[in-house]
Amino acid sequence: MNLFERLKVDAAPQWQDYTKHAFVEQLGSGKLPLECFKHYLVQDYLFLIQFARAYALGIYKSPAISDMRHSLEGVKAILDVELELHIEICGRWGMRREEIELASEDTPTMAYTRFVLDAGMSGDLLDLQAALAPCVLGYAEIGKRLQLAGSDVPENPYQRWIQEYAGEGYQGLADGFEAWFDTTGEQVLTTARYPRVLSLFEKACRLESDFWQMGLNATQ
Ligand SMILES: Cc1ncc(C[n+]2csc(CCO)c2C)c(N)n1
Repeated sequence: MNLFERLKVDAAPQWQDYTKHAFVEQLGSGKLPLECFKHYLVQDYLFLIQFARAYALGIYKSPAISDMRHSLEGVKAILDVELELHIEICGRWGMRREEIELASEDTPTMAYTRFVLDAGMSGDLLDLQAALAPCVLGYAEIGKRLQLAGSDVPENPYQRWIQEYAGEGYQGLADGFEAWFDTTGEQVLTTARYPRVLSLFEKACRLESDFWQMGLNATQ
């Protein structure tokens, strides 16, 4: 079992709540109300801006050049791919870039992003990776699962989103992160330290669930 697999077993309830959240299930069946998705997407755009900073902090916290390159890949994936995907999807529903950038962060967006940045600032690279792992690896798992289940959902309006995370490009990035996380663990993880790493991972899963819930709450 690698470090990610071990954390998933030890944080099983939080992992399940996050990856099988009602928002995710409705996204997969195509039944998610559009206003929920739109709200999520705008907040996710703001979230990603902070996440690019967290990956940039990963460069700063990297002990080796190879670690720096992994963090750099994360920064690039966000700035060149993910943010543009959001603009493209928002554009289909008539929302413009300026409008999205002017939106203000909801509390769950602030809570999650500042938690990750703080984990990285107050800790080392492994702490930062533990706080980032649910985000990077959870979306890969969700994308793959929804894609497989989606063959029986014709014309899902959220297919573009699912396809992005199920696609080879993103799956490859996630595999790279998982291996990198494991390597850092081999270098610095001790038995005494494990509970703190697990706690960071669990908290990030909870904050991911809160993020989905913020999307669902947009109908009320
Ligand atoms: C709330 C939330 N959690 C996770 C992701 C997924 N994600 C975050 S950064 C990144 C790119 C490089 O790792 C990806 C795929 C998201 N978009 N929004």
